[in-house]
Amino acid sequence: MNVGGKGHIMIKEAGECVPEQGGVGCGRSSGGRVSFPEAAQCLSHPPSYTCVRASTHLAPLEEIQHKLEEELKKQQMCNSSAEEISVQILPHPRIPDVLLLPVDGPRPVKQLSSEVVVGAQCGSAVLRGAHVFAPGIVASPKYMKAGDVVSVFSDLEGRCTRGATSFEGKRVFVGNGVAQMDRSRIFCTGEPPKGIGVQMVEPLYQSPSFDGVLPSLAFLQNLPSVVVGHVLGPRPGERILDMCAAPGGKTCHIAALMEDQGEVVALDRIEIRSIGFFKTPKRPPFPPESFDRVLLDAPCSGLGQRPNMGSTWSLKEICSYQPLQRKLFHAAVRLLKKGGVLVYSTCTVTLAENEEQVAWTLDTFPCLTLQPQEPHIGAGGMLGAGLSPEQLRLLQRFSPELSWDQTGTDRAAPLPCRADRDTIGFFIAKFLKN
Ligand SMILES: C[S@@+](CC[C@H](N)C(=O)[O-])C[C@H]1O[C@@H](n2cnc3c(N)ncnc32)[C@H](O)[C@@H]1O
Repeated sequence: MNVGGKGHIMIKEAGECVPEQGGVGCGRSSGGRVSFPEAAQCLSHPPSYTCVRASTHLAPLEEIQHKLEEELKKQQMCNSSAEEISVQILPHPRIPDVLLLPVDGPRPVKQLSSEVVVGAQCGSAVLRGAHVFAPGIVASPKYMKAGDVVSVFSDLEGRCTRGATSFEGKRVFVGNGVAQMDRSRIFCTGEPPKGIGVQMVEPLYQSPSFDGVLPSLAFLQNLPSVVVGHVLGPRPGERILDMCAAPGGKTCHIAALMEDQGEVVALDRIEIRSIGFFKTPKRPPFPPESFDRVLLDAPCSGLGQRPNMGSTWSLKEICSYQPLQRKLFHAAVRLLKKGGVLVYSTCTVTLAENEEQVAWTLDTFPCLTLQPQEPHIGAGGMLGAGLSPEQLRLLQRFSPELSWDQTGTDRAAPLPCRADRDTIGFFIAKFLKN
């Protein structure tokens, strides 16, 4: 899919990518051609592993790996009658603070007659290992009681009426679970419900739940998002601006990489709840050239998110991001010191929000030049925005659809080999201000 900059979406064969640089050498295909249905199918599945960022500034990776194994074994022992419990956790071969855990699925799970319907966002979280939190539930059986075993469905188009007792619209089965509260507590108290509504016991995709597991040592984060922190390369003592920071995953990573020395100014349009301790008394406007590094993890159409089982967004909404991103670029460049680094990233797949933005930026701000990225584990940029092959090679695009294997054979490849290609769709560009 190629969303062009002139306000139109073209659904066509995905663009060709410049071959990857410095991958792990596991035979990644690049420059392949993928049809739109194939790309959509790939994005509708979750990645085949869970990525955890470890707080290696607080403890060595091996120690965190070991603690995580112990915690997850305890969790499994509570949920399973099996005698042999094994938890596989592998360090990423090139990224020093990343642990990878395989996801088992899709598994053959039998659907039940009692059905709970959840919103699409909640359904996607369940496919990535979460339980169903009560606010995500939109429909449940009329007489559902805590302890009932139910099948959970994701309402793909957001059409189910809240409080309904059944739903026949477009929906996808995500697994079976046990209701943790009566229907009346979810819909009839007048207060928004809190806590786990359905504990998943037979999810379609089995991966450990990280709810409350090693909260200061292990963070769920998509692999390309961890790469962003390293590409930005913050150093202790520097002053960093994270312009679009909520909910705060990358801000926390930046602070960890700085060993909590220096200053991270985290801003967002909305409140940043998870990182209150980085709140700074200093508020915008900031004087020009006041930051050593700026991260612009931009608001975007988010079409690279996985699993993404269908977007209800209009073309107008998707096209609204390019102008907003450009406004944010103006502010970023103004606030960056000379000699400073600007990293731009999105979790979308469109040319308009990625390579076209880079071409526009290089034209608009002659003081910026593209820089090599470290680590560079994705592919290069996509053709079509007028960038040269050298420029495309400096970009980093994660395109899971290019190596999507319908048959699932690829899931049998060793995890560290497939981890770099079985990611969400993502894009990173790094600039230096001269
Ligand atoms: C991709 S998300 C950021 C994710 C975040 N960096 C992280 O890693 O947790 C984009 C963010 O941009 C914010 N946003 C949207 N418009 C904005 C604006 N005009 N100024 C600042 N932030 C904005 C959204 O609220 C959203 O939190």
